[in-house]
Amino acid sequence: MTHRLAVAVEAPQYSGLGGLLDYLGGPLPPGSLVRAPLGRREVPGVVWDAPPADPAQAPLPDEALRPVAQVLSSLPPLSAAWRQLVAFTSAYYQRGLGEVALSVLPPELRKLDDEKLARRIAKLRKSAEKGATPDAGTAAESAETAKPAVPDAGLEPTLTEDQRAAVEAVTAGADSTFLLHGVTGSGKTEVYLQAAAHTLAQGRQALVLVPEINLTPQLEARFAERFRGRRLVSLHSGLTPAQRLKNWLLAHLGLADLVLGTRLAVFASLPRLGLIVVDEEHDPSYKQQEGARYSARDLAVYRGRLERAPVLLGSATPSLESWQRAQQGRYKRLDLAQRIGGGVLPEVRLVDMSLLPRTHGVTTALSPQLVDALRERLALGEQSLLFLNRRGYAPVLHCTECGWKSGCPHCSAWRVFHRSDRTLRCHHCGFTERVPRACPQCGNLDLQPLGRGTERLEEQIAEALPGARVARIDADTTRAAGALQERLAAVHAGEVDVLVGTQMIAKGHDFRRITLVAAVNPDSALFASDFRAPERLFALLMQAAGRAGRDASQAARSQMWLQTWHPTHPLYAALRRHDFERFAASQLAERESAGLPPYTHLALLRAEARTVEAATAFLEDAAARAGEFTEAAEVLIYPAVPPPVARVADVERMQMLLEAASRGALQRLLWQWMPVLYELRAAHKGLIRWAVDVDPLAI
Ligand SMILES: Nc1ncnc2c1ncn2[C@@H]1O[C@H](COP(=O)(O)OP(=O)(O)OP(=O)(O)O)[C@@H](O)[C@H]1O
Ligand SMILES: [Zn+2]
Repeated sequence: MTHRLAVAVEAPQYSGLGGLLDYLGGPLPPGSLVRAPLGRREVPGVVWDAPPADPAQAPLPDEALRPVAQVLSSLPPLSAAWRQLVAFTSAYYQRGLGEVALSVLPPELRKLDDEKLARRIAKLRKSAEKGATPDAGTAAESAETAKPAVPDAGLEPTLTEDQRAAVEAVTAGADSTFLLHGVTGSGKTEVYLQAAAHTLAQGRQALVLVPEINLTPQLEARFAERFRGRRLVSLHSGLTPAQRLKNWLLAHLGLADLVLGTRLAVFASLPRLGLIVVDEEHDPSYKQQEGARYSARDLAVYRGRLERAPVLLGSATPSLESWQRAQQGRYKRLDLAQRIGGGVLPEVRLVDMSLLPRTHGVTTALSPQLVDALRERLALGEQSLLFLNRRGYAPVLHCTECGWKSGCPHCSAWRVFHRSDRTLRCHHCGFTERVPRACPQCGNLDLQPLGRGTERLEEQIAEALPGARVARIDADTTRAAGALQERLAAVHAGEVDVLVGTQMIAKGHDFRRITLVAAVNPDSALFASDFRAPERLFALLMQAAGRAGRDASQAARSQMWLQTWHPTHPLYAALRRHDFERFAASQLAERESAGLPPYTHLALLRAEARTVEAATAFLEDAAARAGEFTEAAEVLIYPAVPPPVARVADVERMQMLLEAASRGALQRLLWQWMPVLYELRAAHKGLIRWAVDVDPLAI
């Protein structure tokens, strides 16, 4: 009973890899789940590999150690590969080992005692034996009735030459990373399906990551249909805790063949992992924005190498990071240059908004040309999609008399006017009030909306096209459970003529009847300060364009409209030619000359405090202390600056950028810096929060 166990416990404070604490307990294999006393509390922990003895530090005598409180012995230990993935994440993203380990396990695990867990596991194994497809609380349910006797019975289309080459490359290359660059509608998903079929046929498990599971019920349905009789589970934050535990267990026990999930699923425990697919690999939602700020795409690549499983990154507009790696030969590039059925990509049309007559100073209106085009589609019985990345009625309400604007008292942002419930809502802190009757400043009764959001666009379309069936899809109309699926189904069924929405509708959906897509006001992102803004805008517009003409018979007539004040902008020129390669080349050249990723490596130190001064003081002290390390010579530390929205919910935010030509130098500096930051934090009482963000998405 006096074995020493190194346990990664969930400790809130920084512990690094040294976050392992010693306990006493029976001999337990690494990867076992336990509960251990920490101070006066009992916390969950994972038994870890014993670290090498530190000659500088005498080990604590056994008498000083406490025994673990509980062992969840019915759970098979988490594998060495899983532990290494967690250890890498902890080290690379500078978070505590135990914190990372416990945050990626289903929360429900910590509530169960061993007895209850044993019962759950026995039940899952038993129903698996009987061959029942477990109800995963997902589209997989539709596959439940199928008997497992005929595995993989979904109908497979004959692959195109390019698709076949891609599937062959992936199934032949044991532990390579592939970048599948396929234009929209070129059949990337079919490549995923057949690569996964190959993996399953070998008795291994496939992991498929998608950026937003709620937006991709179609993908889930396609997998469920193709793999009838196989066990498909999903893992994402929309599951109930019980479902998440169950699905996680099915994967961990090796009972699930396919795991489909969002970024957190990259940590799924998969004893027979044989393939990782990352769909829309460029999507920003693969980056976690709190806690350990990991990139699930980057971890997928790491994990693939670690477990000798091929990794398939797919996109019509790959991230410049992945694109550069493919050019360097570190990833193998696979191309699907044609749309299925040989359909062409939509013709891109630019409407020069500066040529429109200005009425009442209104600028972001719908151009008459676009309204005519919509009317035409309506007459033909075809669908159109209008896309505007702004929900609500108008981004600001203002007073025509004194110029008052609907600012948020708690944030450096405007409050958005929502007309349906007549509220002013802050999209940053949530602060909501009824629209005032009169201007709070001068009493004027004439308050006017400025600019437009999807709500107003919907209204305007309905006025311009009487009789048209208009549907809106954005975060506001899809809050209720099932609302999104319902609306999407209506679009697919042809019950909608014009679909209005935010980027939620621009991505991924395999719409078959849309022949016109319009970006109403894409310019706002053109001149955003973030260096990734053009890359993101290009990807979004390509994605949106890809929703049109997906049925080859209609492809030739399909169009993508852009209303812009900058019709000669090179980004739009590249978009007109659907020329990702040239766009990527010019962006990479710019990044190289500006010393930006992927040519340099970045980290951000963020600080939050009640006052700008307090946040800045912490960052400045931190910068001064970083100068103590030799690596500092290789790392450029910029002055502290506020992020675009500096104040949120009465908290001031400041950030400081670190830049290095060498990833290693940046990592070594961060490693030495972290303990100093913890120390400094204690000295800066005014500080509310701080965090390090490695490879930040936006700066
Ligand atoms: N080889 C094939 N033969 C016939 N139909 C196919 C083939 N491959 C794919 N399809 C069909 O073509 C359509 C487009 O394919 P898919 O959705 O896989 O494209 P994608 O590249 O993933 O699209 P996007 O990136 O735009 O979401 C789908 O309806 C799919 O069923
Ligand atoms: Zn606010």
